[in-house]
Amino acid sequence: MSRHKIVRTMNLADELDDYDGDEYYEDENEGMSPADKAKMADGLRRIREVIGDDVPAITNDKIEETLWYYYFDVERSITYLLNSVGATEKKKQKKTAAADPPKAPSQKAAAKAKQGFEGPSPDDVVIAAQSQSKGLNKTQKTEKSTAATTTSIQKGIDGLKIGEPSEKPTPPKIARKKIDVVAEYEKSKSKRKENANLVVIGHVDAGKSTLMGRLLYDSGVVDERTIQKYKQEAEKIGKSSFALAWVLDQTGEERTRGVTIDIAVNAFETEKGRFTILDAPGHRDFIPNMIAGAAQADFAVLVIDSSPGEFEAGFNIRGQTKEHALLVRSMGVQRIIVAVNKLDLLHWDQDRFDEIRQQMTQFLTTAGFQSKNMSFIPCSGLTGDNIVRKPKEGLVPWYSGPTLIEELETAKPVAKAIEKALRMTITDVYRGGVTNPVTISGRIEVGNVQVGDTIIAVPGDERATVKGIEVDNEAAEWAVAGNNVQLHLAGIEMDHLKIGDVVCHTDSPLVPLREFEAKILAFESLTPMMIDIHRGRLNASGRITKLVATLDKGNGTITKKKPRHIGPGSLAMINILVTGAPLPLEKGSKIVLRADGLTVAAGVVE
Ligand SMILES: Nc1nc2c(ncn2[C@@H]2O[C@H](COP(=O)(O)OP(=O)(O)OP(=O)(O)O)[C@@H](O)[C@H]2O)c(=O)[nH]1
Repeated sequence: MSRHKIVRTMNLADELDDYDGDEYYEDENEGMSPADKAKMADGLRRIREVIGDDVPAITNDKIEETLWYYYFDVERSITYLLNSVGATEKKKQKKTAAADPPKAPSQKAAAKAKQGFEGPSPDDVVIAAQSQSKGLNKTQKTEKSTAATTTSIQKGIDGLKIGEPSEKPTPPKIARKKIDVVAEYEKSKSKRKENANLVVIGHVDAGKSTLMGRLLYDSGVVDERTIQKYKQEAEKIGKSSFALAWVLDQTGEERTRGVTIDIAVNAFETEKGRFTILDAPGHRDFIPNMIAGAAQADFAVLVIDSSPGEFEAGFNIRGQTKEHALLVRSMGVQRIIVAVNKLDLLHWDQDRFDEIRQQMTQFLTTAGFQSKNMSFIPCSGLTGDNIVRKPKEGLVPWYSGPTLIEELETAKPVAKAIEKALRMTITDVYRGGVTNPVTISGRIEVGNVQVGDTIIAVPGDERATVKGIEVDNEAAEWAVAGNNVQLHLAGIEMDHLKIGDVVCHTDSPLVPLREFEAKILAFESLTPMMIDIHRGRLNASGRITKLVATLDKGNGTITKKKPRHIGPGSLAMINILVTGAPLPLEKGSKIVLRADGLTVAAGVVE
């Protein structure tokens, strides 16, 4: 879902100030492609027709710079040029800096207002460290002279010029000093709070969205007024109990149907950590979306409706409690926190809590979770007891353990391979305004990226230049595995980027596989059969061509070679042929296999 498109209208002067200094720019005289040259000449002619030749401040160079900046949009260029003349006049009087395109409100201020946090956010520390590699701080920026800014713009525009025509359009080059990202990251590490992604899973209507809405509300991310507004709106359509869930379920369809469809992403932080919530849909029609969430998660919160019959419904063969838990485990999630929810409906019945804990422990153990990585929290998302605040006094006399939020704080994110080849699955693609025509977002799974890098999004083969990076909505020079980022790209059209594509550096691209072996956990009986292979949100048709062996769940050794079938719950090695469009898969990619609307297996490419 694209609700987190907090898009920044970048300010060119600010952007280029960051790159100030000769050391960052080379190749000033790179040429444009013939097509761009033609657009430039046409734009120049049309602008001259409108504003004439007698405005000394508007030189041909200035017009060309502006056209380049606005991607040859004549109308916007004219508006900017005319405004800049007016502004220069005013600024001459004030003796301040020259006019630039209008500034967007500070991203930081917007983010703060949205989150309701006061004072520097913990992430500011790492972002400050990331920004330091630019060698400039904000105060320095504002003190820069007009001349410096103009030179900087000139250099920046030159730096963004397209090179000589080749078979594929060459993306713009941003020539700059390479940063040693691993070293910078190591330096900033001790000052930062780690971000952990948690996926919220569970049977439909278990109360996942309500519980997370409660978490965001009670931790101050969502304010009272917003909740009141949701309550009134929810009452209008006869769904008053869904008000808290609406903090996460934001599309019209989600609200009227009362179900989560896409993964909602929200962030909150405590004194000890920063968390990004991926609220996955419980409904089985939306399992592929849930898979995409699980693939990015550090740990899972499994929400269980404890009310009579409901826990059992979620736990049966068609229920999502089991399916989700198996899925997240086979996607590599090791830590699971079970929120035994809706206990308010049962007067906080300890026997029911114990019964659910006992059955779930047994099941989660067979699913491959170690007991030290499981925990059970009695709670009610609706009343808020034991989510952020302790239960009201005397309400749950038999429980003295942590609240849900305290338990989350003990769950550490998994260590990431930041020095390896870049891999980031795109979760969103959108236009970010004139200055950021194409922006993609996602979580860096492996490796690192910095401004100026050339990337491709596999299975596509179009190249693009990373023109700007935002980590958790703050501008940064670099980002590493584990960061949730937005990459502003130059030199690529939106339709060459798809949700689910894998972003790689051009020198270490992922080569899509046609046939491969995978180590999988079977949820249903498997034979050589037709399947759909899911990698995040991408999927392709395929076939299990060979059952290679069944494996011991404890130590992974072969228990039987060439079995005739693989039973539910077995760990196995199988051979798969992709018959549909190639999928961006490589060793270590997480996949899910589905057949006839059921998830039949999940695992990892070997
Ligand atoms: N009594 C009670 N009701 C709850 C609690 N949590 C959720 N509910 C209700 O259960 C219903 C479903 O809640 P949701 O939060 O939408 O459930 P969900 O798991 O997110 O649903 P999907 O996203 O469709 O899978 C709503 O009517 C909620 O008000 C709780 O702790 N106690």
